Amino acid sequence: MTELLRLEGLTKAYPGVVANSDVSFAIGTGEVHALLGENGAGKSTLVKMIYGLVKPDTGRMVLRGQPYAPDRPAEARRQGVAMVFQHFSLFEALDVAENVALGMENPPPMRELAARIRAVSEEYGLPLDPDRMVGDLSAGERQRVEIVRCLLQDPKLLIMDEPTSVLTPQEVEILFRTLRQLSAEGTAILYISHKLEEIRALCDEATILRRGKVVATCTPRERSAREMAELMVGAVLTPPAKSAKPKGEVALEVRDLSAASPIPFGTSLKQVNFTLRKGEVLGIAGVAGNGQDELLLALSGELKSDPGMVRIAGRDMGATGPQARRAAGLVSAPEERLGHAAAPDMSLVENALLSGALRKGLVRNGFIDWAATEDFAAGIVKDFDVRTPGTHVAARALSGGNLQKFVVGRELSQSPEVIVINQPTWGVDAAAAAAIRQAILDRAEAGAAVVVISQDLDELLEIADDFAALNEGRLTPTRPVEGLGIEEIGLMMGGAHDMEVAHGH
Ligand SMILES: Nc1ncnc2c1ncn2[C@@H]1O[C@H](COP(=O)(O)OP(=O)(O)OP(=O)(O)O)[C@@H](O)[C@H]1O
Repeated sequence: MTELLRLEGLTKAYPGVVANSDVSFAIGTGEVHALLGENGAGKSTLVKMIYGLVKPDTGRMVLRGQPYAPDRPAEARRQGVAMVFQHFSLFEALDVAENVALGMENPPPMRELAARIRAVSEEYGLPLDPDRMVGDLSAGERQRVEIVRCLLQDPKLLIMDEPTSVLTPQEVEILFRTLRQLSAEGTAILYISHKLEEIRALCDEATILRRGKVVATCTPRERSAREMAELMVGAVLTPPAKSAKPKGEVALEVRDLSAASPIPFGTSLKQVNFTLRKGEVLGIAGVAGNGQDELLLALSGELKSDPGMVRIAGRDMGATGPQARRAAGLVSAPEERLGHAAAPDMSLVENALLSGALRKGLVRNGFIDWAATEDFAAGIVKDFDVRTPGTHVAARALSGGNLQKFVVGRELSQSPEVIVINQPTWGVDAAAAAAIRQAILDRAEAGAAVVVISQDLDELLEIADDFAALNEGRLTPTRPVEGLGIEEIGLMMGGAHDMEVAHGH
């Protein structure tokens, strides 16, 4: 394989942390190369240097035999390097073609662009209609908009940052076929993911980072997921253990919960029913955008419902707001960590105060007890292994996975009676994900009732006692996880989005 890109001794330091230290490796033409590492290992920083968003302190890059030092993404794109981000930068009120045009330097006339989008989406098996509003698209379809935008520039290297975290299993299949096709045509792919089984299925080579340094390289097909996880963390992992304790009295009762979505292009909840006992974990699956965010808001009290719809420990809390529900023992962690779960510009201490004030008694007689708040924040950082230079850094300076550990840890550390959590291990590495799942199970063991909303089916099957699926705002009846087959799960989730597979016709 001829070499496409070579990195030589790339180093990038931030105050208090060396994000990349002397990183060297090469990517061949058409190679699918995985970049692996724990949260905060430096993966995002590295790809940002390749994409011209971050300038290395030292080191150099060579692209097709020539020195390569992009000073901005437009320059990287000009030289054939494209990137699909974890968070999409799309405008919901514009259609697909208009969104694609916005990302192009010299967009052709709309009619021609629409035709090119159709051609590329057909050629690469990515079903996408250029005339549809982005606001009406599923997460998977939005991702296709970004990918098609990249493909229109005919990239030689395509960087993908955790592309499958928003996808259904069927959408992952579609994406992988596209990536394999691109690779066969000579486009190299640099692929960041925490999902090791996917990496084994897709990638030719892997480079593993730990605390900013390359610690290993391997051929993923020749390694087990467990071996790769252990290379990442440098330790042996233990899977979470579920207890078989009998469940207690009813802790959360949801009756005919209906509520209009407060989110533009959101999904309203329609007559959701379930009952949850102390110590029980209910796993809620579903394709993204089927009411998951709304359910979390309606349970946390941020989205008001009617009296009688939500009972916590037998008390009707249906019409109460978040503070009253928190006082009654319900804590929640939404999916979106920056902005919703955490205020980006505030420090970890301040963010700890925002959610912990009430249940941890951090405000007394109208005064904030800063010493106690600091202890609370420091305790979360320690117990949940949050990698950060300190508790006074702003939330936005943490890597995605470390902020996730902080947000989840903050909620679980408030002696909750009821926990509602959306995508608890989103963007979190294998070791930390196992630790978070274990922490959830420990709280259940201590008597908390837990609602886990997740798109990760393996996660739900691992920790939940009962299972239900959201489908256009409706919840299926709950079923015990034990004895539940994958086909049944598919049927429960089914019908939400018509996943047409465009390949092979
Ligand atoms: N703009 C920044 N300012 C300060 N520190 C930063 C900045 N960007 C990254 N860091 C730090 O650099 C280190 C590497 O972060 P990076 O985001 O590259 O990790 P990552 O491997 O992508 O993690 P994750 O899997 O959690 O997304 C972390 O310790 C992070 O806190």
